[in-house]
Amino acid sequence: MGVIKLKHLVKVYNAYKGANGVTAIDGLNLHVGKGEFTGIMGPSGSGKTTLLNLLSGVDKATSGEIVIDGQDITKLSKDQMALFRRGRIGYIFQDFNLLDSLTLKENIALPLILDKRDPQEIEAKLAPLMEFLGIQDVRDKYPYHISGGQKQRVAAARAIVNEPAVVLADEPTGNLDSKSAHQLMSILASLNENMGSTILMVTHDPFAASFCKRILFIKDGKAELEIRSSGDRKAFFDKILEAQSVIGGVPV
Ligand SMILES: Nc1ncnc2c1ncn2[C@@H]1O[C@H](COP(=O)(O)OP(=O)(O)OP(=O)(O)O)[C@@H](O)[C@H]1O
Repeated sequence: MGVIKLKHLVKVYNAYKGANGVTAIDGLNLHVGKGEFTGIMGPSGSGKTTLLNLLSGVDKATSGEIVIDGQDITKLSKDQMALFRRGRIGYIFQDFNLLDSLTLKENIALPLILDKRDPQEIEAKLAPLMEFLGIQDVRDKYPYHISGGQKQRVAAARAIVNEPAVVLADEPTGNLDSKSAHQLMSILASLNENMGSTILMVTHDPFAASFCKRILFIKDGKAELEIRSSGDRKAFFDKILEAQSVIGGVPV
């Protein structure tokens, strides 16, 4: 079964009272299966942010279906969507979005604390995850004590701690140096490979994208081209650059 299914998704901004709006997503169809690691790329203004906002229910689609984990989220009320988001979707943002007043451990545990899970169960979940992500030693520090790379690993842990149906990552390497970007992408690839996490990542960065198993390029809100990795990351990187030169995906 698909974890994400988009059926003829359309988003038009400011289309009211007969005025012609801006069509940001234009009849997009997409199927993301369980355990896939999919990248979304495309030129500036192609609709990537809009797509993430629709998937996370931050914004409403004009028409079409967005089915996540069997639920058409376009049919949910605001409150239902908030609950669904908390339980079924994990996020990794470009600017980390950690809470400065909480320790790193508390930041990671937040989704479980909000769910009123048993403290022992929380500890049992957190320990192996922090070990896996190499952040066990900094668990009692606060976000302002650690590097950007460590912050993003904490954010990755928070995104997957309650085993969401899908992790949405929005330019996760955008604020990282190249070494931290490499570490983070290796971790995301490993979460995908070893823990079966389904990841959908928007990125401008061909290096980050080369860790995905497939990339969908969008342009003017439409699916333009899809490429798949053979498993050879360097060859996929070259393929991505080639696709970008055809489509024009270089950031402006
Ligand atoms: N709130 C809004 N109101 C009106 N038009 C919008 C709004 N948000 C985005 N748009 C328009 O929708 C189109 C898609 O924008 P979007 O931000 O989704 O592109 P993007 O691919 O994320 O771009 P970038 O790579 O620069 O972040 C653009 O033409 C943009 O100007």
